[in-house]
Amino acid sequence: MAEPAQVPSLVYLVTGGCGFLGEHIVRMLLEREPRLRELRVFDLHLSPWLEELKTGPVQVTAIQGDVTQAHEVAAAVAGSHVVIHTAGLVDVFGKASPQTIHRVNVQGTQNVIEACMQTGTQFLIYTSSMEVVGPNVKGHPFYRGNEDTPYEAVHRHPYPCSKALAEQLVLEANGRKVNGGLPLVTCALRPTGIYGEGHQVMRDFYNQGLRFGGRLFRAIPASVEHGRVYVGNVAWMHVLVARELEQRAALMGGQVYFCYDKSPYKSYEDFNMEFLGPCGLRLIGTHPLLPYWLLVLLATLNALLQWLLRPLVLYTPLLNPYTLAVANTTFTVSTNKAQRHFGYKPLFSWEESKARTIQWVQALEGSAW
Ligand SMILES: NC(=O)c1ccc[n+]([C@@H]2O[C@H](COP(=O)([O-])OP(=O)(O)OC[C@H]3O[C@@H](n4cnc5c(N)ncnc54)[C@H](O)[C@@H]3O)[C@@H](O)[C@H]2O)c1
Ligand SMILES: CC(C)[C@@H](O)CC[C@@H](C)[C@H]1CC[C@H]2[C@@H]3[C@H](O)C=C4C[C@@H](O)CC[C@]4(C)[C@H]3CC[C@]12C
Repeated sequence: MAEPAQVPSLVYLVTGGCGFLGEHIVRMLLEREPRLRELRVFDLHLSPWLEELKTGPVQVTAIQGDVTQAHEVAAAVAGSHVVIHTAGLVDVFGKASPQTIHRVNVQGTQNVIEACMQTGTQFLIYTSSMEVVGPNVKGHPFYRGNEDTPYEAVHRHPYPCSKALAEQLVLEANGRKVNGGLPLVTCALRPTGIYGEGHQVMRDFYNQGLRFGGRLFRAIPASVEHGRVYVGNVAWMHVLVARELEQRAALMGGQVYFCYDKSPYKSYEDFNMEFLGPCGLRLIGTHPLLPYWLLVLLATLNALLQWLLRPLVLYTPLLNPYTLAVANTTFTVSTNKAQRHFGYKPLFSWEESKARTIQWVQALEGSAW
């Protein structure tokens, strides 16, 4: 990658750039990467807001494409200095088949790696996930762990399996020669549960609460801690890694980094109420209203219904055996590896992250505000 030049000279590619996280990465790059000459936004579904970004000094190139199509990926990668690969199927609700999840998340990632090798792009940042680690199928808690904490990562669900395989492909590709003979430098970022403006699951919870007269019903004990991270800080970490990866290739190449900030450790439901409460919703119950065995039964019935209805309609409720197990297992990280390796500090405080998310919920259609 060219030396930091006075004149903007770099070309970045963001796959999945129209998604929840991708949009924040795209906007953060335009705001905070002065070396950018061109920003390519590659996505299966291009968003209308891209048009408003084309009026700035950086050339924003919207590319409608599919990461499962190697030739489309290669065309988008060719000539780029950095690829941020965040495209993926984030599906734990049974919307896509296991085969499709694998094709997009694993084969799609392989296509990105091969495109970098073929076209000579040296720097690849992959958006991985906490789920590469856990929670595992045995429900073992991961309490304030870090990148080196021993943990038995055992997965059966297609989504975490696909993220683990894709991350492994990316890390193993580090150091391979790209076209032109220089080494490929890769690293993987592992966000925990991301929240913030544009988070679809948060929107689903809000709408569910509105349907029940402003009430949500506690299903998970408050003692089950979940690590969450604000989308703006995840985007910032991607921008920083992309900036530092060349200078610190020996240290950062082939590494994984959890994405973290000062968001408090709370149960998934209590954490959501930090935003939904100020927007008029109430979480009913200081303890789960139903016994766990009944929740397991309901989740299993949901899975059975999904299977039975699939020929007719896609039934994808929030509660299924996998989401219940994940929600009910403590998973929190406590690390400073990103700060030690490339000087990361959260760009947004907890207070700012909370205020921005509340403002977004309040602006949602049908908001109680
Ligand atoms: N949301 C979270 O809590 C979270 C946490 C950890 C990691 N992640 C990871 O972050 C990344 C982005 O997640 P998100 O929450 O923004 O999801 P998202 O669904 O909002 O964004 C994914 C984007 O990828 C695009 N995409 C999907 N299939 C594609 C294909 N075949 N070709 C090209 N583009 C395709 C989608 O159109 C979408 O714009 C994913 O890799 C996900 O695994 C998300
Ligand atoms: C219906 C109740 C049991 C309710 O509490 C279920 C919540 C459930 C939908 C979420 C609980 C934990 C979430 C996951 C977690 O935040 C991390 C994830 C990793 C990321 O890569 C993708 C999203 C997710 C799997 C996230 C999905 C929603 C939950 C399962």
